[in-house]
This record gives sequence, C-alpha cells and structure tokens, in this order.
Amino acid sequence: MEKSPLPLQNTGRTVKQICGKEALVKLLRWHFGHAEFRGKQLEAIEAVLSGRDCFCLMPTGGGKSMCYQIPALAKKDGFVLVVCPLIALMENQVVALKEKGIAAEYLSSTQTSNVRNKIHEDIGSGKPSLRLLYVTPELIATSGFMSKLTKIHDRGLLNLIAIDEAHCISTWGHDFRPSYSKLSSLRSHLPGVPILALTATAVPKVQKDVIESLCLQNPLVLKSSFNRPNIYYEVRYKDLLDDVYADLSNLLKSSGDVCAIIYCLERTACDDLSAHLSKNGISCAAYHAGLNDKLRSSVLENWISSKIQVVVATVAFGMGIDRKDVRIVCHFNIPKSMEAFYQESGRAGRDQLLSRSLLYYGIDDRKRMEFILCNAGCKKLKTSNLQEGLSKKPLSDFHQMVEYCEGSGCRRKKILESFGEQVPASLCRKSCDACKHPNLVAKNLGELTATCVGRQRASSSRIFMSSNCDIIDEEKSSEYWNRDDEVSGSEEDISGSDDDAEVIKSLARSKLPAKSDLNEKMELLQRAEEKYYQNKTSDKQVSKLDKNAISDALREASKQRLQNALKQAQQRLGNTKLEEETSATFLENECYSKYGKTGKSFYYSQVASTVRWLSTTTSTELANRLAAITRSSSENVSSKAEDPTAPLSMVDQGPTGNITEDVQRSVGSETCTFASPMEDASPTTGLPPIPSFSEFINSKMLEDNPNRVEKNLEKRMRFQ
Ligand SMILES: Nc1ncnc2c1ncn2[C@@H]1O[C@H](COP(=O)(O)OP(=O)(O)OP(=O)(O)O)[C@@H](O)[C@H]1O
Ligand SMILES: [Mg+2]
Repeated sequence: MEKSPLPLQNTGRTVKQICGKEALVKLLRWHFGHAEFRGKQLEAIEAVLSGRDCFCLMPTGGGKSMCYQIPALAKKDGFVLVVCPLIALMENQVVALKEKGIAAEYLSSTQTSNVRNKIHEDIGSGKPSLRLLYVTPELIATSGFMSKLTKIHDRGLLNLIAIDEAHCISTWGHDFRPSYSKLSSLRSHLPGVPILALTATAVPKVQKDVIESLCLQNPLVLKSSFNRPNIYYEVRYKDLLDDVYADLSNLLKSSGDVCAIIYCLERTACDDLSAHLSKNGISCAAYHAGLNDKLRSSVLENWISSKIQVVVATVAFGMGIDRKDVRIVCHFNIPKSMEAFYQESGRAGRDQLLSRSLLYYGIDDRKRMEFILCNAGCKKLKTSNLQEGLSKKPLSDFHQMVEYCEGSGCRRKKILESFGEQVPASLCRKSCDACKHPNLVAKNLGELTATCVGRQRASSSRIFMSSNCDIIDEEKSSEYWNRDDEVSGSEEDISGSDDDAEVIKSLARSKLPAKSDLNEKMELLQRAEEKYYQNKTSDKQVSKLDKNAISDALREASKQRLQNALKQAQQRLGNTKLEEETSATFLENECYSKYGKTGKSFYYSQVASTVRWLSTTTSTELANRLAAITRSSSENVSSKAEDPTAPLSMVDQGPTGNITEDVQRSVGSETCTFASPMEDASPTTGLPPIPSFSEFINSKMLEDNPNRVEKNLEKRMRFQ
C-alpha cells in the first residue's frame, strides 16, 4: 500500500529545510512509527543529506538501516542505492519497506526477468518512482549496470550510496567477501554522490580499511558504544558438566517457551543437538547449509512466525534476520573471534528487552577451532602470497575469545575492550556471570585448570593457550581430525554467503540443456577418476592414501565419543543398564569393520551417525543392537569382537540414515560386477564393496548402451 507523501516533500524547499531535525523526525514518525531518532542516527542522516561521506559504526540492532532509509524519503527526486551482501537480507528489507508503503526494490538473479526489466525501466525513466534500490556487490561490478548508474547519476538522480555490512570489504574483518572489493570503483565512476558505510563490527584496522577502500573523502566518522546493556553474558564449562545436553535442555525449559538461537560449529552437531532437544519436548529445528533450500526456508519461516522457538544452526544462520524477541543466543561451541561472537550474540534482544548470551566452552572445542584456523591459515599462506601477519590473524583473534572464556574478569568489559572501548567495570551492573557470581566463576576456572592439568598429564598433550600450529596434534588432541572435507565444511559454514548461491543458481539457469549438461559433468568426473587411477602408484598418491588411513588414536577417540553418547543415552533412557566401555568398543568395531578400509571420511561419518542414532534411540532398539555383543561372544568366543574386520552380518545395524549408508544404498543396490578399487583392499569384509563413480555410472548405463560400458572398462584395464 502506497502511503501519501509528507507535505514537506513539496518542491521549492531548500536542502537545509529538508535536513531540518523537525522534518526528519516527522518522516520517522510518519513512515516508521518511531518517536525519536536513536543514538547517532540523526547525525548520520544530516551528514549524508548535506552531501558528506559518513562512516557509521553502530551495534547490532542499533538501527543502521534508518540512516539511509530516511534520506531516501527526504529527497523528492531520485533514489538511494543500497549495497547488501546477502539476497535474503535485501529481500527482508524490501518486503518490510513495501509493507510500510515505501517504494523499494532489489535487483538479483533470483528474480524473474520480467520483474528485473520493470525495475530497470523505472530507474532509467528519468523520473524514477523508486526510493530505494538494493543491489549485490556483484551487480555493481558489471559494466552494464555501472553504465546505467552513470547515466542516472548524470541526471542527478542518484542521491546516496549506502554500503551495508561495510566490514565485508576488509580482509582484516571477520566476514571478508571478495565481491565487496569491487565497490572501490564506485567513487571514481560516480563522483560527488555521498557514500555511507555502515557496520556493527569494525575494529580500528577494519575501519581504516573500509574508509580507504571506499575512497571516502573527509567522512564524518560516527561511533556508538558497542555495549548491549540488555544482554546478560555467561560462560559455562563443558568439561565441568556431567551432561551438556541436559544442561541446555534444562535452561531452555526453565526459561519458558522463549525464542532462541543455538550456534554449533558443525552441521552434524546441529542435527544431533536438535534431535536431542526435540526429544526433550523443546520446539526446535536444525538449520544449516547441508539442508535443501526448501527445508531451510520452511525452518526459517516457522521460526520467524513463532511456530518453532529454537533454531540450532551453524553460523550460516543470522545475518539480516530481524526477529526482535530472541531471548537467548547460545554458542554450543566457541566462536572463531570476538567480532563473530559479538555479532551472533547481538541477535538477542533487538527489542531492547532483557536477553541472554550463553557460551558453552570446552577444551576440545578450543583445540578443534585452533586446528581449523591454523589449517586454513597455513593453506592460505601456501596458496597465495598473503602476508604472514594476516594468515596468523584468525588464530590471534580466536585467542581473544579464549581469554573471554578463561578469564575471571567482567565479560562485558572484555567484549568492549576488544573493540577498543575503555569502560569501567561498574558499567556492567552485574549483568554478566563474572560480575554477578565472581566466586562461582573463580571456582569453576580453578576446577577447569585442574581438569586440564589432569588431562594434560594423561595425554601429555599441551592444554593451555597456544599460538603455534605445530602443537596441535590433529588426532590426539580431540575427536576432530584432518579430514579435508570436514575442514572445508566448517569454513564454508563460518563464512556462509549468498555469493556461492548466486553462482550456483546462475549455473542452473545456464542455457545448456539439462541432460547434455549432466552428461558433460559425468564425462568430466570419469576423466578425473581415470586420472586418479593413472596416478595411483605415484608417491604423492601413496602419501595421500596414508593420510586417509585410520590410526589407533583416532579409533580410541571414536570409542570415547561413542562411550559418551552411550552414557547420555543411558541417562536419557533411565531404565537401561549397559556396560559402556564394552558397548562402545563393539559399536566402534562395527564402524571400523564397515568402513575402516575405505578411509577416514566414511568411517567418521559412520561414527557420527551412530552417535546421532544413540541420541534418539529407544531402550528396545538399543538392547536389540547391543544384543549382538552377547551373541558374538558366545558364537565366537574370543577373537571376533576384537577383530576389526569381522563380518557385520551378525549385527543388527539399527537405523542410521547417514551419508555413507545413502551412498551404499544408491550404489550398493546395483549388482556390482566390476573390479572395485576397494575390493583388493578389503578382502575379509563381508560387505559389498563400494564401487567407484565410473562403475556406478557404467552399471546404470549397462542396459542402455553395453558398448560404451565395455569401452570404459577397457580404458580402466589400461590404467590398472
Ligand atoms: N529510532 C528508532 N526507534 C525505535 N526503533 C528503531 C529506531 N531505529 C530503528 N529501530 C528498530 O531497530 C531494529 C533494528 O534496526 P536495524 O535492522 O536497522 O539495525 P541494524 O543496526 O542494521 O542491525 P544489524 O547490525 O543487526 O543489521 C529495527 O526493528 C528497527 O525498526
Ligand atoms: Mg543492518
């Protein structure tokens, strides 16, 4: 519904009159229903309306959008261009503005060409009706769009360029997006148009980077305090809790049916935790990049409309999500930096009401994150000519986060100091655990140190903060091991972006007919696979295979993981009594005998799936599955339970529904008559071997085209 324009937009007014405080407040009340401007909003608005560049640093939920939305309404002709990193973010804002009767649109590849053409027509018309146009940084980089903008600018119709989430332009920021670096050309192409850079997370280095990269001229720099007085900060120590899942369940239950976001590092952890919480009667769902688009949208919709209250998500969830009544943001794993933590925890209490940030800190989590960041840093250093300082930055940023957890001082003060704000401890007013319960926090930290020292002695691995990649022992330090796919999975989640989605969607829309596209991809994969076999005997390949081998330490860690899961299952089920260690050994043997020879990835996946199954299984299912222990010990007195390659046929495998089983189902159901590369590696396993990609494709095509399959087989024979 189009709202009638305010009388102040009549022609003949001077810029001064339009910028007057009274008139701007009127706009705020008329269009948005807010009584007054908040913080530095008015200063930012007045600056850009007078034609000055502005760098605006405001906390999450501080109301940055208003700083460009009001100027868009204050000028009679022309529009404001807003650059946004995420399509979802643009969509949300445009929908909200349209609901208020404000003419706003966004341009993205997700729209139909019809819609896009209409927008292009409007902005090229000489008298655009649009007030705000949201675009992606990728679109700005295209010469076609830039020349269109130049024409609009020549007619004096481009009033302001707003760069939202401007920290994405800086490689020093926690959320660097390469596409943002293309925005540097805006100033030279569109001289004289004021630029407004907005961010919630800018450490001084990032701020300097943003100002320089965008070529801001004598900008008005506005900084609001990062303090979020309505958020209570707390850290709980996983290593001191009997059951972290139960602790979180109890907290959610005792808080009532409140809206919450729980962040986990990995997708499997989201699934596990969500299943567990659901079982405990908590209305929740998992959200991560591993779910299909449809499922993700429905989780998001259900959460926004309060059909579900708790989302268990990777960091892919959040930017631009404007649910104001989030009462709890919980980090189930330590985040990668204070900036990330601040932004994620800042999603609580956007309505300014009392809310809570809770972080579960665990020593294993810390080591895992150190490993990920270290690995990513080393990889970047190898593959690019990045300065060494920059490659180590993620690790030093992370250690600020460790200090937040391992220190006994005021949490709020630590957050603010990390952004360069010096504040007295009294500012907190007992709204963090360290200020409210100093003795308890000190006691917990003492116990944590003692636990760590004990574990250090036991494993003779280093426990406390480290800044050196070399000390992270991939396999001994935690259950996180060097799986390339897992590392990259985590990284992807850490910087989840719609940039990738854009590329994928444009690929999907490519003119190539679907079928020939698929054939082409299959050919490509087959060629890649053939190359793999060609190189199979080279030293490089051998060492790669070694790297994929499953060590004793890894198996031990898996057993431990299963034992913990069994312990939790026992607690959950109450009446079930089982011998945890024997059962864990049995379940681990099961995973190993099934996938031990095929490498870490499959093995790990099987362990993870068993853990997931344990978190939801019933007493009867558990008893049935473990009954095989008794069977196997009576059938095969001593050797088989110890034998990692023992056939699986004796075990009831129970429901798993994991990736490996999906692969097994899709490929293993075919009658495999080819010589599998796995076959010779696992002669004693009773399972059908997992065929290679080519084998699978060829078996699928066997009926259609037997000649082609023979040809492929011939090729394969040449390489073996
Ligand atoms: N002057 C105001 N008075 C009251 N509420 C306001 C005011 N300005 C903005 N808000 C409200 O504050 C909420 C947060 O605003 P906005 O989304 O612009 O914040 P943000 O600073 O962009 O946050 P983020 O960093 O999370 O993107 C919105 O619901 C908005 O309507
Ligand atoms: Mg915003």
